[in-house]
Amino acid sequence: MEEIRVRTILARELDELNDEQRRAATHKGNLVVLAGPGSGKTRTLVARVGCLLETQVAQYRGVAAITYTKHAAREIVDRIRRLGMQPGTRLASSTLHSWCLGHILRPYSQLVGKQSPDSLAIVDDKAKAWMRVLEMSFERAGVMAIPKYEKASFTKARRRLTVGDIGEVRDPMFDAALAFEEIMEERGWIDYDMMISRSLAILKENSEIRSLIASKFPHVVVDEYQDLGPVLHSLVKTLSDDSGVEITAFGDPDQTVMGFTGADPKYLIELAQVFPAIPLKVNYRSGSAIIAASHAVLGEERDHEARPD
Ligand SMILES: Nc1ncnc2c1ncn2[C@@H]1O[C@H](COP(=O)(O)OP(=O)(O)OP(=O)(O)O)[C@@H](O)[C@H]1O
Repeated sequence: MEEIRVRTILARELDELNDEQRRAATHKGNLVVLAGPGSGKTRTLVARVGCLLETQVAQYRGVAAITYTKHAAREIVDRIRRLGMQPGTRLASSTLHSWCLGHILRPYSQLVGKQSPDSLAIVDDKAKAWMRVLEMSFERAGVMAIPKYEKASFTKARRRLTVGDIGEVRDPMFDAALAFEEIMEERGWIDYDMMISRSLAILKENSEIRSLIASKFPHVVVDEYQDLGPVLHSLVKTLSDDSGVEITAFGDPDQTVMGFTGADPKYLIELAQVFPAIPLKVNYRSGSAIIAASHAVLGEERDHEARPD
């Protein structure tokens, strides 16, 4: 393997990784890391972010690490510090909403003639006001269903509409989604899904903004890719195909927990077909009996290996 020069603590960490983890951490360019539970995914992701910052991304440019939860975002920063690194603003570790808000919507909304999110009210989908808008949009679109029971199917349809995945028969939920956005706009409100869909629209429509984002963050690392759904996938493809941003996606196609809102392992699998993919096979949490049982549940063999006892 080509020798890479990194600071001592990171070099020691790389030495302790197994061969696949080390290959994933030091790989140059786009990459998919297929990592099951207990495979040292977070450890490998942090080592990769460290190597990117030290060896692949230029000094005044950064890495965006997009995670599923705020807790995971903080964990990455903590672990990077434990590797002796102080990346400051060169590492933007955050959830997808917060990355979109901080790096796309706040700096660029006004530039494209949209209201800045600071002047809009953020309405959480758990708020009564949000549910009221959903009820009004069902009425406006003539959807014959009880809104509070249809939140997941509404969200799924809304995300499909955002990426233009509308299929052959027009789903009435798409009309509800359009009505929903209209009402939110009339009231000067924004919710979390709108933060991402608006960011995607800004990136798709503005090559200069795309280039600016690409020069700040020439590498984007996404954790739990299988759970982040079609809009994230479209955002990643826009940055990668149209602006040359390099992508690392970590995920496990067997682990989608958010399918009811549009998450689908097919996006990760699609990426693994176009980018080099490295599976992390060793499971450090389970012995061979548990691995055999999980294969039985999945109904097919995977190449997971038990930890060396
Ligand atoms: N190369 C390795 N050698 C020994 N132990 C390891 C190695 N890689 C990871 N581990 C151990 O495996 C456990 C899981 O690691 P980590 O938290 O990074 O993984 P994870 O795959 O993100 O976990 P999960 O998804 O199950 O929460 C930790 O206890 C970690 O120390």
